[in-house]
Amino acid sequence: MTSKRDALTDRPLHVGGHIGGRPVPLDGAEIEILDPTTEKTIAVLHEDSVENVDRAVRAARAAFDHGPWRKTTVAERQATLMAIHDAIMAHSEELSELEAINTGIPAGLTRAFHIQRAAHNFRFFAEYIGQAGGDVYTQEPGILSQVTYEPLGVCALIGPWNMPLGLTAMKIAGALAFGNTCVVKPSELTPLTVARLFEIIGNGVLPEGVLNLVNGSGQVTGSALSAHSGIDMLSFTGGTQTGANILAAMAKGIKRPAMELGGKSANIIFADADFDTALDAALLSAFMNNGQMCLAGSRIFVQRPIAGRFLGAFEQRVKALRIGDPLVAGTEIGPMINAAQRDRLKRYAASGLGQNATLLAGGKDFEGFDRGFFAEPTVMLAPDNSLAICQEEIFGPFATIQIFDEEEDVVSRANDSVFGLVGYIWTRDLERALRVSADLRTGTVLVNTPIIRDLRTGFGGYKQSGLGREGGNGSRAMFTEMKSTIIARGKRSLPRLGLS
Ligand SMILES: NC(=O)C1=CN([C@@H]2O[C@H](COP(=O)(O)OP(=O)(O)OC[C@H]3O[C@@H](n4cnc5c(N)ncnc54)[C@H](O)[C@@H]3O)[C@@H](O)[C@H]2O)C=CC1
Ligand SMILES: O=C(O)/C=C/C=C(\O)C(=O)O
Repeated sequence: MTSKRDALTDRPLHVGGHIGGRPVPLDGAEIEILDPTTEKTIAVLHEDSVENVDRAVRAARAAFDHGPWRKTTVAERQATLMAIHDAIMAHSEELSELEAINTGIPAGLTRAFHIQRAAHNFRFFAEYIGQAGGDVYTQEPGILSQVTYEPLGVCALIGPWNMPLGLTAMKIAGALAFGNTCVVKPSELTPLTVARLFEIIGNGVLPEGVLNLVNGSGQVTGSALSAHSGIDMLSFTGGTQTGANILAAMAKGIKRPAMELGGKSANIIFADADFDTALDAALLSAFMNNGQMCLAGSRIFVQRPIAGRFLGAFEQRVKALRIGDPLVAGTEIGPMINAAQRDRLKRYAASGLGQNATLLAGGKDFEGFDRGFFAEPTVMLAPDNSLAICQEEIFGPFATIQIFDEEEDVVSRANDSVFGLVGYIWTRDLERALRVSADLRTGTVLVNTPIIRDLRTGFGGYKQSGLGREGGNGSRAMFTEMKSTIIARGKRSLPRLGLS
């Protein structure tokens, strides 16, 4: 136990919204925030009502329509984004610890990855807008077709619980960079770091109403936001079913959606791969972030000649993963976010056994502690791809392994999914890597590497993994209106289009 956690348990934080530059009075319905390691209350969330959501959207609307933000110079926006970057970095240790306590994700990872990424998102977009331009075309002398990317308006940004600050910051940084105003709603399970970010930024950095925060459940606060007629777009990261519900709500107002949803990514290991690196990376891809990652390589395919060796080694490595308190150095797997996610793992293990899969590791709660939502990292050998454990997103430390012989067969099994987020390929044969990459129906393909994000590239999914891309030009498409202005210069004869 560390003092930070003890302090929160003794005196839970009270968290609410932040509208028009001011904290919202803490009088909304109370939602208890649990520490998944201790199951104790560490915060009380005061839910923002439908009326508060309306106030937040109106504040963002007024700031967009009448405030200075969308007309600021690139240099001014860059300075603001960098001020937020610096504020996050100045508080990185505190934010890393808070994120680890709230999510159960090992502090080693929140420190090295989540919070660094949260800050880097702001630096990235500051640099991007310094480079990005519009487009100009000419058809004939004197006619200029100009394409510009204009701020879109009020952006509703709904974040997930598996990388709360890092992924929400990606949305905030992108929306602000292109001159928009925002209403942010974090997951009601993990609101602490985003709320802390609002405190850290304070009031001087952005004009009033540009960045607003509402907090609460998806049912009340989230659905009020997604159905609000005053938003211009909504960017969501989370589960596919929730994404579908939000899309249905947005359809009425024809609002622009950006959806980063679930995955069931194939990790294809050919027999000629660098075995040791592929093994290490398979472990990382499936179990990093407690396995709670949309891009997890949770569906492993191994080619037959190396299957026996891989199965033995992988099983051993998974059984050796250090499960524990996310604040203790060296912990590799912390608790699941809540009891429901922990129980999901057991249910899927039972479902796998019922469909003739073989349990290689895990499959039950971790019993090393009397408290906490701990589950054993689980691996099952699946006879084919039709099993529920190979088709459905489990979103936890749960990997399936299938054995394959032919390239054509593994590509077809990899694509046999309603999802299409990421594909991982391990081979020394470049020709094959490029061929398989071209055939995979996924938004991102990683060859001989676990996840590397280059924020200049777009990240997002085919099929039910989402709509739109985050990063670089993908974020620009998401957060701007593309305007075409056609300019004719000098006196010209008009085109004859059926009228004299
Ligand atoms: N990044 C990803 O791919 C993630 C996937 N998941 C998957 O989704 C499943 C369900 O997870 P949940 O905890 O329910 O999170 P979720 O991902 O479905 O919800 C995330 C956010 O959406 C909000 N929300 C929920 N219903 C809403 C609605 N009708 N309108 C507007 N906002 C709404 C929530 O308040 C939260 O801020 C998980 O079991 C997991 O499989 C969960 C988190 C992240
Ligand atoms: O950007 C990353 O590095 C990770 C992204 C992960 C998700 O979007 C997710 O798990 O939802």
